[in-house]
Order: sequence, then C-alpha cells, then structure tokens
Amino acid sequence: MTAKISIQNVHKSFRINRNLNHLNEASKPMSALQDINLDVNPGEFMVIVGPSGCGKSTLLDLLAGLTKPDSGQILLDGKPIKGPNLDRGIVFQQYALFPWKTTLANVEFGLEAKGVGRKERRQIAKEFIELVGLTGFEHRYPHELSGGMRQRVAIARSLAYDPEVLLMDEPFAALDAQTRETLQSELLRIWEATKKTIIFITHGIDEAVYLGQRVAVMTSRPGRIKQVVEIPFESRSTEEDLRSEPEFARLRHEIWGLLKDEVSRAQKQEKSKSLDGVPVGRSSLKGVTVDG
Ligand SMILES: Nc1ncnc2c1ncn2[C@@H]1O[C@H](COP(=O)(O)OP(=O)(O)OP(=O)(O)O)[C@@H](O)[C@H]1O
Repeated sequence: MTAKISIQNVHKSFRINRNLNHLNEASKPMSALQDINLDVNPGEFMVIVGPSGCGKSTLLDLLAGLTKPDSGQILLDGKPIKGPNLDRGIVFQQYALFPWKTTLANVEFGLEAKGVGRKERRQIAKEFIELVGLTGFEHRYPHELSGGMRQRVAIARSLAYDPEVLLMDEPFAALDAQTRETLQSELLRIWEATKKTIIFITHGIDEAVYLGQRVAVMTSRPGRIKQVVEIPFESRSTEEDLRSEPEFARLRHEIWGLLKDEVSRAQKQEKSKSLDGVPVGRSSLKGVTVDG
C-alpha cells in the first residue's frame, strides 16, 4: 500500500541566540527534530504523543508546509510537500475562526478559496455543520458559541473543502474534561463517516490510546520516533466505553512506560534552558497527561 503521508529522514533545527551575561554569543543551531521516519496509511488515524518541547508542533508545521525540513522530505500521495495547500486541513488548539464571520461563513471560507460557487458552497457547508452537530447554530458568531462548539466549527471548516489529510494540533487541550471526551467520540464518528487520514498531536496518553489506530511515541528533544504502538481495538466508535477495558489500561501503561524517561529528560532540558537565559520558546513545562 502506498502511504498517504510518508515522512522520510526529516531533520529540523532552529538557530537560537544565547544571551549570557548580557553578551550575545553567536547563534547556535538547536536540533528540534532528528531523523524522523513515519508512514501514515490512507484513512488511518495516527496519533503522535511526546513530552513538552519534543518537536510535535514543529513536525505538524512541516506537514502543513508552513516550514521546510533542513533535510529529508515529506510526501503526500508520493509527491513532496512544498507549502501550505488545501489538500491538508488543519485544526489548532486555539480556535482559528474569523470572529466577524458566522458559523456558516466560517465553514464556507475554504470552499470560497477553492472556487466553489455560492449555492454549492452553502449546501456543502450545511452538510458539514450537520456532521459536527451544529445545525441550528449556522448564524451564530464565534463569541456566541462555547469552546467545544467553536472547535466543532473548526473541524467542519477543515473538512468542508475535502482535504486529503486532517492535521490536528492538540485541538481539545483547551477544553474542559467532559467536553473533551464528548469531542473525542464525536471525532471518531466523523472519522468513520468521512474516512479521512488524520494525524493528531497530543500530550494526553488517554486521548492517544482512545483515538489512535497507532500511536507514535516521540523522545525528548531532539525529537525522534521512539516507538510506534498499535492500538488493536476493533471498533473505535463502539458505544461501550473503551476507557474502562483492561486492554485500554494495558496500552496506557505501555505508552507511559515509553514516555516517562522522556518527560523527565524534557523537564531537565527546560530547566537548564531557562537557567542559561535561552528563551523557552513555544514550549512550556506542561508534561504528558494521564487522565483519571
Ligand atoms: N520558531 C522557532 N524558533 C526557535 N526555536 C523553536 C521555534 N519553534 C520551536 N522551537 C523550539 O523547538 C523545540 C520544539 O518545539 P515544539 O513547539 O515543536 O515542541 P512541542 O513538542 O510541540 O512542545 P509543546 O508540547 O510544549 O507544545 C522547542 O525547544 C522549541 O523551543
């Protein structure tokens, strides 16, 4: 089978200015991702989990085409990713909705960019609003919606223009626990209905085991793929709660076993970075979360 996404020998580093004793040393490269290799199958739900600062968002930016690897390449359907494109939909942690547009207009946005005519646009947008359970809220503005509803709009907007792959960067991290669990099962239902390939980034081990068909565990910085764990649940949208099954606990334990040393190493790195006067950048001290 040809991979939908093939990440091949990807390296990425950043230049950082070390500011010691008020003297600017020459900027030094800091390796963020090292030799990343990962194939994602068509229609697969792949989760990437790793400690804070290990390069998860850097990897997602590369997949989105927002940045380029220093070496290696990422292929989508066998062709190198050269920049952002509507063949990839992205859902971020923060709701990237236009505050001045209604639900309908937000969902129509990507379709407009794709050149879909007005009538068809409206019809497709309504279908996806229904798919994410927001019928009746078409004319509301983002500030009139809850956090969970806004993420539903973001998901509908990304899916409406029919991307090949949906990239999700901690999309439920800012939501309360109950809303998060509801949206996790809704996402599985949507995934089964649309058969999209999904790459989902998270800190949460429970979220990873619940959502992923496979979970790629990353090391602390420089981020590498430590191991890819198969999650062999047959039906993921079952009404029974997977989380209470013994197999769920076993997998959660297995992933935590792979992650715990990486988390403590990442925390030490963060500490020495701030002592060195090096800005911590986008990452923070938040670790990996195990719910419950
Ligand atoms: N534009 C940038 N310039 C310099 N350093 C960067 C830049 N983006 C990321 N980094 C650094 O690269 C490393 C990886 O960052 P990244 O945000 O990808 O990690 P992460 O795993 O997504 O972290 P978190 O889980 O905390 O969001 C971090 O050390 C970060 O400080």
